[in-house]
Amino acid sequence: MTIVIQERKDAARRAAATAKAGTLIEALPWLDRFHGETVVIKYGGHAMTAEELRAGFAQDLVFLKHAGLRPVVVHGGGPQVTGHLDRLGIESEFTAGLRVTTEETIDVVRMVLNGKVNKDIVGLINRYGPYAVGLSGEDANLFTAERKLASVDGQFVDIGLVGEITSVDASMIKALLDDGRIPVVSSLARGTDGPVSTDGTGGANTVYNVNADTAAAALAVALKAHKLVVLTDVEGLYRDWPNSDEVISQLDSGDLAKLLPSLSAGMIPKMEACLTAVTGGVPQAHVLDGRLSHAILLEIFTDSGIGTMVIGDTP
Ligand SMILES: Nc1ncnc2c1ncn2[C@@H]1O[C@H](COP(=O)(O)OP(=O)(O)O)[C@@H](O)[C@H]1O
Ligand SMILES: CC(=O)N[C@@H](CCC(=O)OP(=O)(O)O)C(=O)O
Repeated sequence: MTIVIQERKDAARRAAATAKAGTLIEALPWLDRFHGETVVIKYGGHAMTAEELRAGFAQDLVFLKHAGLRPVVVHGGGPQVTGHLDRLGIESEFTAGLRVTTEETIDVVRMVLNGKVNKDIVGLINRYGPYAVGLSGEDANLFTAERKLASVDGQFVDIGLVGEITSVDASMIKALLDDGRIPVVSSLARGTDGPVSTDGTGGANTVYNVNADTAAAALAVALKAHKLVVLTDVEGLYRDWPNSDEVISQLDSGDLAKLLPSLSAGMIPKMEACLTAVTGGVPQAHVLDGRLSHAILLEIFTDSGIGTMVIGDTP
């Protein structure tokens, strides 16, 4: 037999150990509450930068899976697409927070999101267990879209191959979840329009670039998820951005609908996504700071939560 001897713990170390147990106990009602529930997590390009945070994100997802939740990732990668376009000497242009997408741009968007960002996230999660399966929103007709026009000062503006999701076939995602996998989905969609070859043997439909916040909301509604969690690079929705850093911690869909016209840039699709989710039956939508280590666990398993939470209309 081997006898293992440990030094006697001092009071501070005993207190730290008790605090750790306290954190686990605080999670207990939430573990019970969310067991079996689907959570759709939007992982934004700006939240993907620091390696340590990326590892924390992957650990959080595997933790959720082991805790009995059904996590699904929908990822962006806008900054990564912009970086690649820059290297190719192609300028990026955004209208109302959406990338103006030409025939040339869509190829780069597909290459970067499906080929690089998706596989990087899959690899990251699978360091902690063989769970992540990467998909394009084009696969198995997950997202079908039509051309979206951007609204600028009450006018509709053509922004190219940007898609508005018209239907979601989530059967493959459900099958993967039932099999204990973590689906990782890019925000591309197949159109029902586009060229079909004259001999009837082939021809692909148009592929659309969909904002990843929008795609995540559509999937959360289709899966009847319990939560949509949007990870980004700010603490939440600032009341008076960029003049103040006062974060709105909770608002209902009515308040949000009134606020939407005053929002700018990247926050527009994010808050529209939260509104789509809660009006579509998802009980809670959150915008969280992906720069905060283990932000997902802190939101789901602690009493106070973090970031901005949007709920359905309150009387
Ligand atoms: N009211 C607001 N509150 C917080 N951020 C805002 C607000 N309005 C605009 N923003 C901007 O939106 C950005 C987040 O959107 P985006 O850059 O598209 O992020 P992501 O890549 O995570 O999708 C923030 O970094 C901030 O610059
Ligand atoms: C139409 C549109 O704007 N599509 C986005 C898709 C990626 C995305 O949404 O990435 P983030 O979540 O990191 O911003 C784009 O091309 O940048």
